[in-house]
Amino acid sequence: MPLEEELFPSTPGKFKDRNRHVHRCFASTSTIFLWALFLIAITASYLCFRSLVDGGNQYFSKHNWSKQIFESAKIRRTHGMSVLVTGAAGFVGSHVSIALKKRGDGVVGLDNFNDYYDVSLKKARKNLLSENSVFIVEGDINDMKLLVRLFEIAKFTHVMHLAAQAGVRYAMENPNSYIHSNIAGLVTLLEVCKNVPIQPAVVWASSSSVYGLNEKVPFSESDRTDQPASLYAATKKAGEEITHTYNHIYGLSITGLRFFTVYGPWGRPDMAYFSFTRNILQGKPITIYRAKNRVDLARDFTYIDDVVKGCIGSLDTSGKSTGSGGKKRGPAPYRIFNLGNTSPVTVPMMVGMLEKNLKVKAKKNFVVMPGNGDVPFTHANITSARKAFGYKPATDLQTGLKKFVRWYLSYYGYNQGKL
Ligand SMILES: O=C(O)[C@H]1O[C@H](OP(=O)(O)OP(=O)(O)OC[C@H]2O[C@@H](n3ccc(=O)[nH]c3=O)[C@H](O)[C@@H]2O)[C@H](O)[C@@H](O)[C@@H]1O
Repeated sequence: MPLEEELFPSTPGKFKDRNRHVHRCFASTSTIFLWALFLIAITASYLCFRSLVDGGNQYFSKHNWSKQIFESAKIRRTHGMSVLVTGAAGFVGSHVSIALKKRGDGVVGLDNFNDYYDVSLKKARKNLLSENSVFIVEGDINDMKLLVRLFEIAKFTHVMHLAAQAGVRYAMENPNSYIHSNIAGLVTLLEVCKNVPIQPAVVWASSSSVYGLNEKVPFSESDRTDQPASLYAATKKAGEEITHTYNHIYGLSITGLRFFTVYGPWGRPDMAYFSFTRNILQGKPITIYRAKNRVDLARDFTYIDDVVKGCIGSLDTSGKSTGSGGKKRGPAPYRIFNLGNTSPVTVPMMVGMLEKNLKVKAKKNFVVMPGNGDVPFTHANITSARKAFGYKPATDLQTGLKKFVRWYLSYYGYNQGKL
């Protein structure tokens, strides 16, 4: 075949075929190229869109988070206060937060929602707070950055510090959790409080357990507190000393409250009155500790509403911190108060009251009190708190437990026949 015929075939078909082949070849390369371009463009715009959306969400959620804190901290009454409540999803913290909010104070909660006891109860308290327009930040008192941010958003006038590792006997199981919350966390919080330009007044939860092996009754604030019987008590006592140094060096106004076995609705499931109720209703036995000589243990059980009044009275009379930005400008108040009921009741008597309210007999096992940090009795002298802010407990154990049982049955659905 002549060359030109080979190059330029006479028949259109041949030529056409070859042309089509070349064309098809060209077409498929350009199509692949176009498709690749298209895919790259799609991927790039998707990634761009995602980053915009994510960035936007972060911006909006951060913005919204700050806004919620700002709103929750707003004071809505004359001469009101703006309070950071740590441990706000806890028993005392949730009650105090609601009471402050109801009278028009600004309240922001902080809680790490740890699993020391049923987290769903803490979440339920959080919902209750949310219904009362109190916003809770989920975070730890050891998180200094977070605390600094909270103080930037809201100019807290007071800190009600209730976040802690509670429980006397659990300290033998998990000692470090007490150091983490009750010592390290406390110091982190105080560091932030002393550094801010306008220092807040700090009211915080100590414990009747600091009286330890003290035998002088009733317990007065001036009694010895250098014989703790548990690591829990030792960390609370350490807290009293630590807060004293912050008062002395930096001019922080400090009030420590020694709570005496606080009980009531929305209480702590790890405490005896609560776990006994659960066991009695489930037909399970309860263990009642006794001293060696068969002497019953006794507690100055204090109802939650009385303790809330004590907390608020303390906040109202706390006096101002004097320092600013870490520098002391003058002396500031340092106070410690017992918040008890002044009428101790033995544990078997407390169980009897539960049986009456639950209309179920408990299966009781009496055992000699193991050496687990317990003290035989507590009894508060409340003269100081009465003088300082008119503290006057008004609920006896019988009445208080009745209210607790009513709450328990309703919360756990016993009223609807659910077990
Ligand atoms: O007053 C306080 O400062 C302390 O009060 C309570 O500590 P506690 O008085 O030991 O309260 P529960 O754990 O409810 O015990 C009450 C009584 O019941 C007794 N108990 C406890 C548990 C048990 O299974 N059996 C029993 O007989 C205890 O020995 C004690 O005498 C809280 O748990 C602490 O966080 C708080 O700091």
